[in-house]
Formats: sequence, structure tokens, C-alpha cells
Amino acid sequence: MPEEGIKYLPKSKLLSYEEMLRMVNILAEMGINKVRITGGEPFVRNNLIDFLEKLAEIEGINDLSITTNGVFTGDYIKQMKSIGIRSVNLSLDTLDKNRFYKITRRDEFDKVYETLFRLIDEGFEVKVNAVVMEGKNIEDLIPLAELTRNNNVSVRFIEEMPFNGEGAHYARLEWDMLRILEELNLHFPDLQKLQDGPYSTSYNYQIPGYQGNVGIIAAFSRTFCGTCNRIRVTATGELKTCLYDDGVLNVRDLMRGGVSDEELKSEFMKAFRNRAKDGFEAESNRKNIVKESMTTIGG
Ligand SMILES: Nc1nc2c(ncn2[C@@H]2O[C@H](COP(=O)(O)OP(=O)(O)OP(=O)(O)O)[C@@H](O)[C@H]2O)c(=O)[nH]1
Ligand SMILES: C[S@@+](CC[C@H](N)C(=O)[O-])C[C@H]1O[C@@H](n2cnc3c(N)ncnc32)[C@H](O)[C@@H]1O
Ligand code: SF4
Repeated sequence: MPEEGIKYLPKSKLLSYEEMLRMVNILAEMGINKVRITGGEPFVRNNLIDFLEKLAEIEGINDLSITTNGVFTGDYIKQMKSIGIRSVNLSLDTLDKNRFYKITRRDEFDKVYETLFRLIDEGFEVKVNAVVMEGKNIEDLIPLAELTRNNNVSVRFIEEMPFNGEGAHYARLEWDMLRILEELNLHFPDLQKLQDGPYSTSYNYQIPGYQGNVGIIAAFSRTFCGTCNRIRVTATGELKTCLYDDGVLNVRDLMRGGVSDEELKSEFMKAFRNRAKDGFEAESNRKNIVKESMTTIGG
């Protein structure tokens, strides 16, 4: 959350659950089989569980996952399980209570940390997302990796992207994937490269003898665009065919303008065909310089 907060939009500007369900139904018919809910923060929206239940019932959607900050998540663990959600990505940049407060401006570390272990105990596939930020959490890299010693968890270190709300645009990233890997190698010289899935966002490694694994997401270096098949839709209905583009069409406006399912499919298809070849091209095609915040994009 940016320090100055964000401007909350009237609910009428947000996609309703009905609109989201219609959209996912159409996309499922087009071949989409995995949906990840990121937010904002998924669990601040009323009746999220009812919505997830309906999403899970859509024919063709065989993987429904969530990325969450873990603050309210603990209240819904049983319900998520009964809906059939198998994987939860939990954002946790530090294991130090004071640094957690500095980074998030919220005193919620204990709650999030407890939720992490409850999710693991309940058998979810848990990935910890930690954005690596110079001056903020570098001392946490090794302790976070150590979480994988006795826990079946994947800890992923994410390169910081320029979406911090202030038009940040760095020519060089202090902590890119190679430096993160170097730091890990220094402490764990036997780090073993794992075979990554075909559409994996992370390069994954195992510390020998440890239960879990560590990963690096080159979100800024963008070295995995070649296998990227993700699309994103923001809360206001902007379709992004790349995290770095500034929206290629607005699904909400089309729906509210009375578009038919077939017309919507053809709009989607056009957008997919015109997709930039990678994140660099998408960024250079932007009409606006990067001023967005991850809070509104959703990650
Ligand atoms: N550049 C880029 N970064 C991504 C992409 N997907 C995820 N990331 C980065 O990784 C962060 C965490 O993503 P998650 O919400 O956990 O989703 P994910 O890693 O794609 O999901 P799974 O692989 O299904 O676990 C995002 O906030 C981004 O910083 C992508 O397609 N491109
Ligand atoms: C924006 S959050 C939205 C979902 C949910 N509210 C949460 O906190 O997990 C999704 C992911 O984006 C990551 N993220 C936030 N800012 C980022 C940045 N500047 N660069 C890369 N990833 C970032 C977070 O760590 C989180 O894992
Ligand atoms: S094409 Fe865009 S969204 Fe996909 S991996 Fe590259 S930067 Fe990320």
C-alpha cells in the first residue's frame, strides 16, 4: 500500500462478481484452465467465498489459486479447502516483526506468520512471495530460505518491479536474479537447480536435505516471457496481456455496453493475437509512464 494510501473507487466502477463469472465462463470456453485471484487483497471483498465456490464450478477451470497478504486469510482456511483450492501464495517480505511493520505499515506480522503454518499444516501447496528490496529486507533472504528446511513450502524471491505508485523507473535493479542467486549460493553452495514446470514464473532450486524449495522470479529482468501465457484483468475490468502493459481493452465497459458472449470472445482473441512479444515491448508500447501501483494491478 503506498504511504499516502490509495483512492478507493465507487463500487459501481468495479467488476461485479456476476461480471467476473461471466468473463471466466467465456474464457474457460476459449481454453483458459487456471484462475488466480490476487486483488487488491482478495479477502477484503465481501462474500469472497461464495464467489470462489461459483468460480470453482465453472467447467474447464481446474486450478483455482489465491495470492494473499495473509491478514484475514486465516478465517477462511477450512472453506478454501472445501471449495477445492489447493494452492495459496502468501506475501511475506520479512521474518522480522519490526521490518514487517516498516514495509507494510501494519502490525500484522504474528497473524500472517501463524497463517503461513496453518496453511502448510492443512496441506495447501504454499508459496511464500518475498520481494527483494535493497535497504528493506536483504537480511531476510537467508532466514526466509531457511523456512524450507523443515517445511514443505516454496519460498520465492521476487525482483522488485517498477510498480510502486510513483513512476519509479530504474535503469538498474540492485537485486536482480543473478545477485539473489549469488547470495543464496554463498550460504548454500550445494544449491541444486530443479526442473521447472513449462509455464513456471520462478527458477527453482533445492537446498540438499531441505523439505521445501526456493525460487527466483525475474519479474524485472523478464527472462521468462517466452513461455508466458498469462492474462490479467484488473478490478476495474482492464485486460492486460502483459503485466507491463497499461491495459488493452476494458471488459467492464464492453459488458455494460451490451456486448454478446461471441463478440466478447472475438475481442479477447484480437487482444491475444496483438499481444506484445515480451514485457519490454509491452512496456515501450505504454501510453502512460509506469505510475501504477501493484496495489491496483494485483501482481
Ligand atoms: N514480469 C512478470 N512477473 C510476474 C508474472 N507472474 C508473476 N510475476 C511476479 O511474481 C509475483 C507473484 O505472483 P503470484 O501472484 O504469486 O503468481 P505466480 O507466481 O504467477 O503463480 P504460480 O506460478 O501459479 O504460483 C507477481 O506479483 C509478480 O511480481 C509475469 O507473468 N510476469
Ligand atoms: C500486489 S499483491 C496482491 C495480492 C495480495 N494483496 C498480496 O499482498 O499478496 C501480489 C504480489 O505482488 C507482489 N508485489 C508487490 N509489489 C511488487 C513489486 N514492486 N515488484 C514485484 N512484486 C511486487 C507482492 O509481493 C505479492 O506477492
Ligand atoms: S510477457 Fe509480460 S506478463 Fe508475461 S512474463 Fe513477460 S513481462 Fe511477465
